[in-house]
Amino acid sequence: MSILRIYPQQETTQLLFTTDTHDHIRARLQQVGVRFEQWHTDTQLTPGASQEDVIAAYAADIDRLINEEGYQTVDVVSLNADNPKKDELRQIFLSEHRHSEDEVRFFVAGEGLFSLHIDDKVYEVLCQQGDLISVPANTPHWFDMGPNPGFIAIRLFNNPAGWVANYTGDTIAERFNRLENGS
Ligand SMILES: CSCCC(=O)/C(O)=C/O
Ligand SMILES: [Fe+2]
Ligand code: NI
Repeated sequence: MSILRIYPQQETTQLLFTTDTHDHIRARLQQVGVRFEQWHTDTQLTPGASQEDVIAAYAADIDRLINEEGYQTVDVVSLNADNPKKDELRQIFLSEHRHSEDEVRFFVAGEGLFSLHIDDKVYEVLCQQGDLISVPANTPHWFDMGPNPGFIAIRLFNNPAGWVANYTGDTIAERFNRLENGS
């Protein structure tokens, strides 16, 4: 179940707002320029499906977003708990950073916790299978896949070089929630 929690940027003792209703999450995130949608497919993807098959299964929504926003490249990232580099990969996303382009991620399977530092608040968005989130360029944010990651995500980029993070150096992420998915 997707969840939105909003806190003051200082701490998590005061929960300003929370909802687990897609429509309410979408409406609240839209107020701060973040796109949140649910995508569907009639294709039955098999475990281990190729990147091409995964992208083809969601071609209609991918093409719609490319037409609307002009993204140049699409890829698929898949991470699971038996990845020997899972701790190293987790850390890459766990510090507050920005991208010079939108961060557009669709969860084909599994889940991930995005934390968006917008104005004087932090928006924690637990995205799950079927959720699309698009964070505007230069929005400070971090992402937690948890100690036992399990997700397949389609990523859309403007920059053909793909993923580039500009870390802010702020330790704010240490004050907020993590994705608790195991030991
Ligand atoms: C869900 S894809 C991995 C997360 C990512 O690409 C990113 O930039 C998180 O901030
Ligand atoms: Fe990011
Ligand atoms: Ni949900």
